[in-house]
Amino acid sequence: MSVALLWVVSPCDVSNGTSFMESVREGNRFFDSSRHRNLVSNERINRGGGKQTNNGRKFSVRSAILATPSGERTMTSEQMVYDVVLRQAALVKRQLRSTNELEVKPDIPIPGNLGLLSEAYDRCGEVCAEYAKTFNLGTMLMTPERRRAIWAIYVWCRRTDELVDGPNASYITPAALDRWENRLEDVFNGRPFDVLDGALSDTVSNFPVDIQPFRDMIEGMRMDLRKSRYKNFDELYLYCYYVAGTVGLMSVPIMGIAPESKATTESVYNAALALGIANQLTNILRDVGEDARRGRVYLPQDELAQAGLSDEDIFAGRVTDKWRIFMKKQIHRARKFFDEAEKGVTELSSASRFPVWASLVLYRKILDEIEANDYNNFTKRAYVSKSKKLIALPIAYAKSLVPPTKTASLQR
Ligand SMILES: CC(C)=CCC/C(C)=C/CC/C(C)=C/CC/C(C)=C/COP(=O)(O)OP(=O)(O)O
Repeated sequence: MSVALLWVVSPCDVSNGTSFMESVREGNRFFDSSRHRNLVSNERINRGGGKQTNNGRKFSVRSAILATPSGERTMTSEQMVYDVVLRQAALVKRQLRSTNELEVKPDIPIPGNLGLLSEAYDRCGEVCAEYAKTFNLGTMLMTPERRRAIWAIYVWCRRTDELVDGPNASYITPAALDRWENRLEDVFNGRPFDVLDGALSDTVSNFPVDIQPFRDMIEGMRMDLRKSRYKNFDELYLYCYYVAGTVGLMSVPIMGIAPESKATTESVYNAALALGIANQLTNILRDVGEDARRGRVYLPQDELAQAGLSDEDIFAGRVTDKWRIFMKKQIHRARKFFDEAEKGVTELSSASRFPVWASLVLYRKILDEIEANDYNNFTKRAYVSKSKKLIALPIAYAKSLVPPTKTASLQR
């Protein structure tokens, strides 16, 4: 399964290679579009330098929602993740409500020049245009600043995903992910490593974006390296948060909440988180067969057992009544998360609503297609046809015209 976003990015060197500043001197080599696809050298990442860690492991920065030092977990994954949501919301509350005039943090010194920065954003835009077509089309309605920022974030997510899901994924190690995380810290500290990082550095200096969801996404990649089974939904939920819920949390500060919205900031973040979870659950249900062929089962083991199913049934790919019943329950759960997400889209700033509605409506339809395939997600890939997409887009546009709630009804 692709863990988050299937964007393919231009080459980047995550090791001690060329820095942003050096790339400036070298005349933009990162923008060579002929080297567009799959050129992230994970091998170099594995061998590269990066900041030194204790025996290759870094203890200083870890997910804020992992276990306590004693290793005990007293909360469910959902409670822990919601804690992140609350902290995010508290952090940015004031800035988000400022209407068109986004409060901009003081400029941090980014190496390079403005022309290069603009090229960096253009490059991010090209990647989005190529690999996230519908969403990218929707972002055209956003202000140029917001659009560029969304591009920069999605390109970072794509590059992160590429580390464990790309052609060189078999070379990736936890130490390489540690180096990628060090590099992330540098991006947030205004020390970008290459031009694409430069775009993200600029974005996080202009919008109230917190680093935690980015760190958590890397944590999701670590989880994917060490785990191929999920005991229960609680474990699966945490994984979905790491690899997709985080994208929702990263996006809200850019998309902005409508100034006239009476919804609480937390509730909008909660909806964004729910959309990431819903998308990931849908992705998982669509890709059951594909994942099984890679020896992976992203389904709650206890629920499989309750349904009288085991990994063997999945590897055999038999569509039985037991499987249909199990799938109905999983689809129902994914739809609940979409329902939760829908409550929040209307609260986003007006120009941000369409791309979100469009992607939500289209992704949600994959669940209908799994049903239409009689739950055969082993050998049939559920997809939404072009004609169905064309019908869905005006619906998404109409939904995006609905104004935010005028009452404080959207509370968790
Ligand atoms: C709802 C509110 C208030 C805000 C919206 C906040 C956003 C943008 C949430 C979306 C989060 C998101 C895009 C998560 C990624 C989820 C995911 C599983 C993407 C799948 O990406 P690919 O792997 O490229 O999919 P395909 O395999 O279908 O191409």
